[in-house]
Amino acid sequence: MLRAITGLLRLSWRQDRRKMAVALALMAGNALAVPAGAVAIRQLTNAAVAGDAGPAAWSGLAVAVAAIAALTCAHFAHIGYFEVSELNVLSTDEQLIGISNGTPYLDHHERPEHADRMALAQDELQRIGEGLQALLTGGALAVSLLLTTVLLTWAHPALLALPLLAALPLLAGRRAQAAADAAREESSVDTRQARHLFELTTDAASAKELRLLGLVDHLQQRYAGHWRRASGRIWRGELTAGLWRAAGQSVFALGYVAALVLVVGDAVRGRADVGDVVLVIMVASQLNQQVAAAVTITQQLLRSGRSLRRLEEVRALVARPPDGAGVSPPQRLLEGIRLRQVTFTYPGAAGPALRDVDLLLPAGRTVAIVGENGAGKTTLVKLLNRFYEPDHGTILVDGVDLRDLDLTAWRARTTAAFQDYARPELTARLAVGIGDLPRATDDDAVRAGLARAHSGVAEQLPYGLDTRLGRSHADGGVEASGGQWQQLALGRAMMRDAPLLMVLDEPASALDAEAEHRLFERYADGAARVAADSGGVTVFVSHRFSTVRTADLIIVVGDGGVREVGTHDELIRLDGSYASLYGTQAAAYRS
Ligand SMILES: Nc1ncnc2c1ncn2[C@@H]1O[C@H](COP(=O)(O)OP(=O)(O)OP(=O)(O)O)[C@@H](O)[C@H]1O
Repeated sequence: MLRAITGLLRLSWRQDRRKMAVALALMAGNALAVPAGAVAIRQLTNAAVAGDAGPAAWSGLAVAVAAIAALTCAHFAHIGYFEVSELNVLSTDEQLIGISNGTPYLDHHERPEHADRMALAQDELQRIGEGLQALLTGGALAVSLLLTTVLLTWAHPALLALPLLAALPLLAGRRAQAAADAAREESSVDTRQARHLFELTTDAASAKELRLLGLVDHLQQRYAGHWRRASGRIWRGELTAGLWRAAGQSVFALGYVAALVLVVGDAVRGRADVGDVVLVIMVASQLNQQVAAAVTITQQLLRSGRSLRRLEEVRALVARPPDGAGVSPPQRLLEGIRLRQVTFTYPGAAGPALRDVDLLLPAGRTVAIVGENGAGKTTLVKLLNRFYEPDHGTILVDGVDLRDLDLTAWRARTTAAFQDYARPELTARLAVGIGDLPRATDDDAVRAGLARAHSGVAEQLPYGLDTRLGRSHADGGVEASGGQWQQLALGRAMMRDAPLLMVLDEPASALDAEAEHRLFERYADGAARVAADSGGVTVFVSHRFSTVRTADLIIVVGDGGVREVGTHDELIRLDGSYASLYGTQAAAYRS
């Protein structure tokens, strides 16, 4: 709790000190106004009972001032801290983006339990905005509670017990929150599955397949099943939480009744006046409301504190690369990229995805990687891009260990188009241009990138490079087709001049076979020119053998290892798995 308070205060203070100081002062005014109003009402009652018009009028005025202060201070404070709250959301969102992208690795996205934590952090950080309001209202409440305690003790010393009883609903509230949180954590797997099924069944990309395969009812049932299980667990957690809260409030309610009996008894025996009875009725009932508000506010504060902790959890699980030697990548590749005894296991996986891989990707060559689904092709290119580190073995770039290369400099000399390419909803110009950020708005560079990708997409789009892509634009953008998005991704990959490594991981899966073939033929010419300048290696993954056969070197991956390496002609002569896969596909085209 203390960490939540200090964390939030530090965060908010950093955003805007002046607004925070004003909000704190106004909330202090609000905190004083409430008990001051109760004292003024006591005076007013006694003056009215005694028939003293003058003091009664002054007390009445004091009551009015206190009531106005109680209402307006909180209102104006809200205007002050509202903007700070919004800035808090912005700042924590920015921190999460920074954390998520502050690692060169991918396992916080791909490892299910880490992905869960990321999703929880994303969800919960949305609520950080309520934290500051809870903190300031809670602070004002604490001051009010203290003054209320003083007033009650002054009316009758035994009434000191009443605020102490107020601690019980707070303790019960903590137990309640713990029960609700545990239920939410337990249901996170079902919630994740349900969310995925919801996206799948409402996503435009899957709509066609779902209809054709008649999957909608089946998926809906699965969705409902996961949702029922998740909400059942959450409901049971909320029920336990509700019982804890009710128990805490009931104990306090009994104390409240006892306090009234005590002070009314004193008044009957002449030991207290009417004003005291009115004062106790007022402040004790305020205490009741204050305790109820304190319970809610404590929960909000705990939630906000937990959101901040989530940020730290995510920060802790995002892996940092060990400090490398920071060697600059070579200007020009002479030998190429060599994998020596490389073994790699995905975090949490039962066995290695690649085992003892020995390979040379020669400088200036195009290398095709083929193999069945799940053979390890994408894993290989992820290792080349250093999205993961091998468990054993080394990857050498012209003899220098990839781990010793300056990662930013290495990334600046690589480029890639992946099968799950990004779809940035920008203008077509920027969607391509960000492949080389300094030239992102340079139309000549963008058109050259698209030309290298053999793409006429700019001519197909209604406003050419100015076309706004996707649906997130105010004036309604243009939804590009799957193939168009892929061509834009390819154009983006072709923006960088003289890369040392270009990875094309099934970059043409949405193109027809003819278009893919033309793309690679044309690309091969360009690659040869680039290779002459930089000695860059082009690695492409494809299931289309008409494309694969054009590569200078073909690597057949299977069972987590390299099965065959050679040119098309060599591998056909070898008559191994490549020849058999090639033969099957060629026969399918002939038939
Ligand atoms: N993030 C991951 N976590 C755990 N295992 C993974 C992960 N990604 C891939 N794998 C596993 O590693 C193996 C190799 O996967 P990879 O994606 O490299 O195959 P691929 O040859 O590219 O397949 P495809 O042709 O289907 O794209 C598979 O068994 C796959 O299930």
